[in-house]
Amino acid sequence: MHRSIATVSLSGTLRQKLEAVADAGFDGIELFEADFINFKGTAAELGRIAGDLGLSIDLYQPLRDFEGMPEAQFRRSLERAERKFDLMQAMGAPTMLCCSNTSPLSINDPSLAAAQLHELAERAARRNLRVGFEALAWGRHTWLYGQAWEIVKQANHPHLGLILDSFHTLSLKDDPAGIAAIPGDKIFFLQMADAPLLSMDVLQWARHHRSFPGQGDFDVVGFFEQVLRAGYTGPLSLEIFNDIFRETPNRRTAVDAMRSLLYLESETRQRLAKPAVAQQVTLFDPPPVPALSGLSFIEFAADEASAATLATLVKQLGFRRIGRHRSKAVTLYRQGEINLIVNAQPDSFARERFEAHGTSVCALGVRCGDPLAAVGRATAMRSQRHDSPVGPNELRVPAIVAPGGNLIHFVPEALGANGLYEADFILEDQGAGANDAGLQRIDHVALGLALDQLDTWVLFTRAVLGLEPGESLELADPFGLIRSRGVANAERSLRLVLNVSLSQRTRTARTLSVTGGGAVHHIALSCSDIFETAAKLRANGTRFVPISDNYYDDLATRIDVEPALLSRMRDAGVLFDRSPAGDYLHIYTESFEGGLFFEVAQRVGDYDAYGALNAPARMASQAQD
Ligand SMILES: O=C(O)c1ccc(O)c(O)c1
Ligand SMILES: [Mg+2]
Repeated sequence: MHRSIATVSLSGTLRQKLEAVADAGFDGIELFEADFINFKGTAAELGRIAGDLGLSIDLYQPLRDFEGMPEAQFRRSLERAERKFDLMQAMGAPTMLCCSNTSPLSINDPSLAAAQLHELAERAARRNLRVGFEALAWGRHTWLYGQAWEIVKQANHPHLGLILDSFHTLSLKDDPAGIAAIPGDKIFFLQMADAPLLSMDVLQWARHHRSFPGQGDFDVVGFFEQVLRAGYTGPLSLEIFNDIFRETPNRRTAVDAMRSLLYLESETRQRLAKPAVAQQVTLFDPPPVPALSGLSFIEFAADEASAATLATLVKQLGFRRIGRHRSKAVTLYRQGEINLIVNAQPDSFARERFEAHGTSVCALGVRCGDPLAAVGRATAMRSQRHDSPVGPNELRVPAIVAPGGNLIHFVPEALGANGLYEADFILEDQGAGANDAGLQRIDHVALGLALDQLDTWVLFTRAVLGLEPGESLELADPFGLIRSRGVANAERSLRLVLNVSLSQRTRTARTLSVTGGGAVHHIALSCSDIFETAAKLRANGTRFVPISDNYYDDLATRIDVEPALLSRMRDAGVLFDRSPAGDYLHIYTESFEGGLFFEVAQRVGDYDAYGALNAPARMASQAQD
């Protein structure tokens, strides 16, 4: 497909935007008029700059408040359109977007709208240009694609067609199924946008909260499917009005944008394969999402001093040192199936991360049936592969760079529990240590993200790792709000929690300002009896965040917990959540350097969330310390 993006979707000057989207592999742009009006240069110069970058200018937009106007306004608008046609010819843009009228002067008469659009198309035809008519969700008399299509049909001019924008259709919950019946060659342009489900004024929603396909809640795949069923073969473009993207570095936005189109194409391709549709366009076909089965290891970046602090901490958490690396200052700790690696090797990737972010998680190891296929999927979806230097007799497990710069290693399932570690480490006694507290697996890893990293992570985890996002929740810290969203694979063996602070003053925000964002904020480890495990951890010297008595009084009023269980939880400081599927019991350790802390969790039944509603109890307690 010819992949395009509206200039309004990115930050920067027009030239910077063009360079970023060209480098991300786009074929063309939609030129948003304001970007041109403020551009220092002529239309012809802009056309040359775009051409030199390998970009076509696919659309000039928008012409507003045009159709269905009283004669005097209509004549003036035609003149305005002629001046814009001059520009389009000079820059080489073939199509103009005319969006449905929002003016109180406009007349509710589809025949008048059709006649005036016919005249506009006739003017465009004289210059061999085309006009596309788009229904804005807040248009005064035309707000549905079906209404716009009736007008285009009635106007009946070869240089007038329809422009579709998924936002307008999906935000109004209009059914896109009717699109398939529109002749594909009468659809002149396709704009795709996703968005989170919000209940707010549709214009505000459209102008501030759109996101790339795969970042929001709309069925963008179902929409694109209908457009392809219509036989559309034109550009696939992104038109994203988003306040955060307006300030996010545009190189990152451009890569996210490209990833979102590749994801949209590949998902839609699969949808079309079911009742097979003769494909008139080539849709991106990456390797399938990898089958992932949980986290094998978490690697910390440290120096000598913080490696010693970490050693004490993880021993208190019941871990035993079971190996030293064959050639590097790297130590392996284990408990149950959990491997923690502390990497204090100078001149290494880990040391670079330590220098930049302090003691922090620098890599995750994900178990995977076919690591090379997983890396193939990731690079197809525009993630970078990372190859670290390997010493003699060491294994190289393929890795990719996650947003923010940490690594994700794909650990071959076939290596079993010890294969990877036997190759790289001199293993010592592997039995459970005397301080073993019954921690079994890595339940989830929670990341603290800067506000502009959340959408990037949602798309990365979906498109690259095949994870599904859960509910988006807002949680109160004493100093501001946190937005939290879990992402997990279908089997729920791999879970991440994405947290962003909506305020500058929360604990998460302060951690971010130390670590630069995108850092692991806590690590949740699972056990089968939280009371036994917590008692053991306390005996080992682990300190937990204390929970107010008021929490338990309230809990008893909210949930019908057995009194004996309630009093055990109160005594142990264990938090509780119940869903119809099961229960979640959890407790948080005090944090150490850089703000990182651990959570101990016990899932009962098929509980599928993260106890997020208890996070305010933790955050308030941490604040009162
Ligand atoms: O918000 C707007 O004005 C606007 C303009 C052009 C579009 O294509 C659109 O979807 C919205
Ligand atoms: Mg649009």
